[in-house]
Amino acid sequence: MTTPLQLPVTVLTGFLGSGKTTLINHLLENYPGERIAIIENEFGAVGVDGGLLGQHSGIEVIELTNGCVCCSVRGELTEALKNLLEQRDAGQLNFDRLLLETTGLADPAPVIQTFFVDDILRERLQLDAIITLVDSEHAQKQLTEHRVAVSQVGFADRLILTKLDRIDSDAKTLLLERLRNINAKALVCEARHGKLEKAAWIGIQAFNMDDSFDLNGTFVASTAPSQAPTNFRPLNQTSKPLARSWNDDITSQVFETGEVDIKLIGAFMETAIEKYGNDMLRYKGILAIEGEPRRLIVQGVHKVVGFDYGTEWTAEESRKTLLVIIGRNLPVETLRNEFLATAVSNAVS
Ligand SMILES: Nc1nc2c(ncn2[C@@H]2O[C@H](COP(=O)(O)OP(=O)(O)OP(=O)(O)O)[C@@H](O)[C@H]2O)c(=O)[nH]1
Repeated sequence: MTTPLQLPVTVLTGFLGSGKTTLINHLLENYPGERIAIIENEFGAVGVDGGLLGQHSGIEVIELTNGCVCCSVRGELTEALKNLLEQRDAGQLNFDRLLLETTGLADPAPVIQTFFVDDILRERLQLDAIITLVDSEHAQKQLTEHRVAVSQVGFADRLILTKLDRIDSDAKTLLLERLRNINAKALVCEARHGKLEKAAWIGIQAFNMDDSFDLNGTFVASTAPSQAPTNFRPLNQTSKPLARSWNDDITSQVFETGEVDIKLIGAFMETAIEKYGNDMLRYKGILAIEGEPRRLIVQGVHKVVGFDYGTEWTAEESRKTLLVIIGRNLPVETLRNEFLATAVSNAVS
């Protein structure tokens, strides 16, 4: 949970030209009440139209221009974040959330780690979500040619498809299939020239320990259904089989069983994270622990992991354990067998 002292941070990523700036501009135009600090990392370019920003008194824009935020300016990012917090504490700046737009060439991993590694930042900031924009027109090519584009999709809590006006429905179906193969956990929504409700990507609390797993095996929006934007949908399987012509090194694995033993599942998670954490981009599980009325929720990024108890299982629910791991070249069958060995009841029907 975000404590009163913690500020939420949204990391916005997506390959070059995927529409990040367009989306931010739409946010600023349509939600003028937002008090938001934007950190831009644009290889020296001014990403957001200065004239437009000038009209929004609640906006602070900090530009990191000495290179890519994921490598050379990582220290600069930490400093910029601390500076912002100091200025806010001193009453010089007034904002209640942060938005970090990474350059289209950035791998999100080191950026995300910044928020967990530094003690002050960990205490004062709460990562809200990683939002990845996908340029529907060019994504297939970018995913094939640029490893970083696959990584950006793999880390995402939300995928926002842009430029859908540029492709037909068959191409969209194929793209959704490929995205699902990489990241079955992320919800997908669509932005038309940046138009998207704020609730679809701001304040979604993806790093909170909630139980936003659909027990039918798909992920659902963490927002309550009544508040959820209408264009949310999980990446469902398409009805007809599609010829896969890609070979992405990052894929999603879904492991499922019935009740598990607390010690065995704990040891399994610990070993898996220790051995393969560097290749586990994101993972999330809802665990049904034998003898425990509540769900145990686990989620993490690489070797940063959190466990917490969620809501109780109701009498009507079947106690299922579900774990999704998005990773790079993982020994899937070994992990699956080790996971299944933690079960005390048979796999769910
Ligand atoms: N056809 C179409 N064009 C779009 C859409 N969304 C954004 N664009 C255009 O795509 C181009 C790139 O958009 P930007 O918002 O600058 O993309 P970016 O991700 O900030 O780009 P970089 O900063 O270079 O990584 C611009 O010309 C936008 O007008 C869309 O939904 N449809």
